[in-house]
This record gives sequence, C-alpha cells and structure tokens, in this order.
Amino acid sequence: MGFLDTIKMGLDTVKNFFQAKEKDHSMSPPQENQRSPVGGYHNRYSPQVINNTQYSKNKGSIEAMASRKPFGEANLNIQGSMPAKKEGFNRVLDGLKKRQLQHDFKLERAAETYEPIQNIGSGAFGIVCEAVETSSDDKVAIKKVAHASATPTLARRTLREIRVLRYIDHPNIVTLRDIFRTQGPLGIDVFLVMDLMQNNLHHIIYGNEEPLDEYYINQFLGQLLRGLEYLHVASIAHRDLKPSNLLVNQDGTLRIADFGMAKFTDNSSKKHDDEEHCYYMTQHVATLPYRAPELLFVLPEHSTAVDMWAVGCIFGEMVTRNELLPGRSVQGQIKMLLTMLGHPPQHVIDEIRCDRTKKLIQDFVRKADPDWEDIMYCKARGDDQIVRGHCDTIDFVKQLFQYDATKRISIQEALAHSYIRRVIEPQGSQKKCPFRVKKDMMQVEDLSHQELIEIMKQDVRSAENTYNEMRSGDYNRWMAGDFQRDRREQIEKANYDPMYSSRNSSNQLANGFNRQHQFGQPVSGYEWRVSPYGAA
Ligand SMILES: Nc1ncnc2c1ncn2[C@@H]1O[C@H](COP(=O)(O)OP(=O)(O)OP(=O)(O)O)[C@@H](O)[C@H]1O
Repeated sequence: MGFLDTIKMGLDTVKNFFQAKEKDHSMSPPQENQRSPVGGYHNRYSPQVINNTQYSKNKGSIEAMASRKPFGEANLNIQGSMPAKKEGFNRVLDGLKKRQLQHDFKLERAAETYEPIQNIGSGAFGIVCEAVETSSDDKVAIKKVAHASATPTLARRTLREIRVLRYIDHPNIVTLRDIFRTQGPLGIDVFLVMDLMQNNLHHIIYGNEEPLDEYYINQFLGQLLRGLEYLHVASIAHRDLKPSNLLVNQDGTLRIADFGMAKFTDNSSKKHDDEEHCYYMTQHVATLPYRAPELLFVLPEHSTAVDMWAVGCIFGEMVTRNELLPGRSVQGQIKMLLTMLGHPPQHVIDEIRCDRTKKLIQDFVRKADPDWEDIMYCKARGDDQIVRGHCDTIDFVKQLFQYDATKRISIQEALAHSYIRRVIEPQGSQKKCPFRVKKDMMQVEDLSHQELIEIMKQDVRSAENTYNEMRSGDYNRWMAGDFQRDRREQIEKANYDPMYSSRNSSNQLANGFNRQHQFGQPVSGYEWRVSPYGAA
C-alpha cells in the first residue's frame, strides 16, 4: 500500500470516527493551544514555515516543501478544520505515522542497532528518518534508497553516494557512519547512516520572515566553498547543489549532503551522455533553478564548474530570499536564463548539439546584459549592505554566472576573490580528499548494471563488516592504528575486483591509476582516515 493510500485510509477512518462521535454529541470541548507532538523536528516543519505565504510566489519551493511535509502536520489544516477534535485526530495520525515509519524502515538485522524515531525528509530517491543508535544513544539520520539495484540509474546513484562518502572526512561534508542493506520486493534497499543534522538551508532561508543576516550568509557561503574545495581538488563535482542539500546544525555548521549525482569529472569522462541527457531532460526537474547552462544545453562536457553556477544561485537565494532563476521546465529554465542573463556567447551556442535548444536560443529576442546590482537588490531585502556599495560582491556574482564554463570562476579563484577574502576568515590549508575516493568514483562511471549491483553489494558488505568490528570492541585498537593497518589490507584485498582490473587495465594505466602503484607505496595525496565512518 502506498503512502497516499495510507493517508487516505487514515483520513477516512478519522472522518468516520468523528462523524460517529458527532452523532452521540459526546465530543469533549475544544482545547485551544494544544498540539500533538507530531513532527516537531526542530521546528523545521512547523506550520509557520510550511504555510508561510511570504514565498507563495515561489511555487517550486512550496511544491518541494509539500513533498517533504511529514505526515499529518502541514498537509492537513488540523487547527482550522476541526479545532474541537484535534487531539483525537492527532492521536490517530500519530499511529499512522508510526506505521508508515515501521513500513519504510524495516531494518531487519540492523533493528538491534538502530531504532527509527520519525521521518524527517524525503527526496526523489531517498527517505530519511531520525533514529537512535541503541549502543551509544547517538542520534543519527538513516537514508533509505529503496530498490537501489532496480535500474542502472538508481544503482549508479547509490554507488556514487557510498563511494564518495565512505572515505571522506571533512567538517563541511556529511559524515557517513554505517551502511547496510536489506532485500526489498524490487531488489536491494540500501541504508546509509549519517550524523544527524538539525536543519537544511532551504528551511533556514524561508523559515523566517526576515532575510538571513549578512553574517550567516557569509558563514554558510564560506563553509560551502570549503567543502567544495575538498571535492573539486579531487575533480569530484557534486552536481546537485541546492539549499535543501546543504544541512545545517544549530551551531551554524553547514555540511554538503546527497552525493547521488556526484561524479569524477575530467576531460576523458564523456561516458553515459545519453543516459544523463535523458535524465536531465526528464526526471531531475526539482533542481532546475540551480542547473548550469552546460547541463541545460547538454553540452558534450561538464566539469566541477557546474557546482560554481549552483553556488551563485544559492548565494543569490540567501541574499534575495528568492530563487534567482526559478524555471519550472527545461525550456522554461532556458528562457529564464536568456531573459535574466542575456544570450550566451556564440561559441557556446555553436557547441549545442540539440537543434531544438539551439533554435530556442536563436529565436529568443536578444536581451541586454544583466544588471547584477539590480537583480540582487530589486528582489531583495531593502538593505544594501551586501550588494550595493561593494563592487567586489557584484564581480563575484558575475564570475559565478558565466555561461562559458571555462570562464566561470573556479573554487580556488573563488576562495581567493576579494569579496570572499573580505568577508570570510581565511583558514589554514585543508586536508586532501583521499586518492581512493577519486579512483573509486572513476570506476563507478565505467560499470554495467550487473557490475554496479555486484560492487554495490561488495562495498556494503565491506563497510558492514568494518562497522560491526568497530562496535564489537575493537575500537581502541582501531584508534591506536593497528586496526587501521589490518583493515586497510582487508579492504584492499576485498576491493580487488578482477572484472574491473582486466577490463580496464589499459584505462587505469592511461589515467595513472595503476593498482600496484596505488596499493603498494601510498602515492602522494593518498591518506587513510582514522575511521572511514567518522567515529570522531
Ligand atoms: N544527515 C541528515 N540529517 C538530517 N536530515 C537529513 C540528513 N540527510 C538528509 N536529510 C534530509 O532529508 C532530505 C532528503 O535527503 P536527500 O537529499 O539525501 O535525498 P534524495 O532523495 O537524494 O534527494 P533529492 O531529491 O534532492 O535527490 C534532505 O533534504 C534533508 O532535509
């Protein structure tokens, strides 16, 4: 039974219940100001946030939020429609929510380790719940990717997420603590256990009447750039940056999440263009407002520059409290770009392979170049601290919104830009992304559906073992280093994949990822983090 069916059934039950109650006039009097404890997840779904008409212009955001509303709170106007009955109503809804949670998060063996508490979010591919790790009482977030093995796209997405996160250790990237899988009706369900974060940037931007304070805008921007630097230096593009994928804690820590679209990008990675073309043109509409022109126009290549475009959109959204480029279809988004930013340069148009897109651009009435000061100011807040009077801010924005990806500001250039240097405290040099992540990510792009499934199972198994061993008391040895060495050997052996090495040996050599070189002496930039599951 689907989620909507469950809701419908629940509502019918509740309606019948109250109709019967009304007949015998035995209903208790209205209890004002009482609310059930449903949801209550750090206020992120509070009715003020959901019903905030301030951003009703922003249809896409509302739709996005609507799909993320937890059961029974914002979808149903409890207070408005049945004030007298809300207590009983909420009790029934609580029961339904609990059943839905049990249905979504059947953890099988892992049920001994984690206890789901409540659903806290969902996207196109995953549902996320808050849970408790029973041994430590730590709060965690568990993301379930249902039937992850069912299609190549889902399998690739899941493997990308596992492979980026399992060896990464950065304060501005979400921490993966554990992975396990169960057998679902349509294939494997994969569960990723992460540190629990309290909110996301989307809710922070729109959850208040007031625009974000300049201090926070700069803090969030700085953390986003540092997290991206770690990835981009390793040629890994996130490719799905948007405010709801930037998780934020109460102390203001921002972490980048949702790596299902992450990809190792270099000039040689042009595989799966057709698959991706299809994907971008159809399913991935939710993130259109953040999509770089090279993805929209489906140019033959794209790189980490796609994330820098998204940084521009997110920065603009934080300042103006509106999506800067809120297109609702691929065509609409292209028109939005043409209206707001003018025409792309001719050499960019020449690279477009799709005739329809080319024609759309050529036929569109030519607009003047954008006045960024106006764009950032008009829609905005009315104070001019951030935009007016600071030409370095405008220059920063202009450089992020370059149509030509090769001219767009890179992460290093962004961090060295006078605006960023003016508003964000410089930090010492940061750790490098493990070489292993690069290699693992490269491999993902070359695998067939069957190989993806096999490797996904293998990765999950190896991670499961590691985490189980950690939990079963080897933690001190692990921290002391012996365990890391043992484990490293085991994982290296476990990851020896003849299928891949024989098929790709020439590729590996060509790309400098010779297995012997890699697993023999650590090459420069290779580092083994203390715990691949972020025990710290
Ligand atoms: N570690 C976490 N802590 C708290 N909330 C989280 C965490 N991870 C994810 N979420 C919440 O769950 C939502 C959905 O997660 P996520 O974006 O990873 O799913 P998805 O299906 O891949 O989404 P998308 O549709 O963006 O591709 C997020 O927007 C976020 O609000």
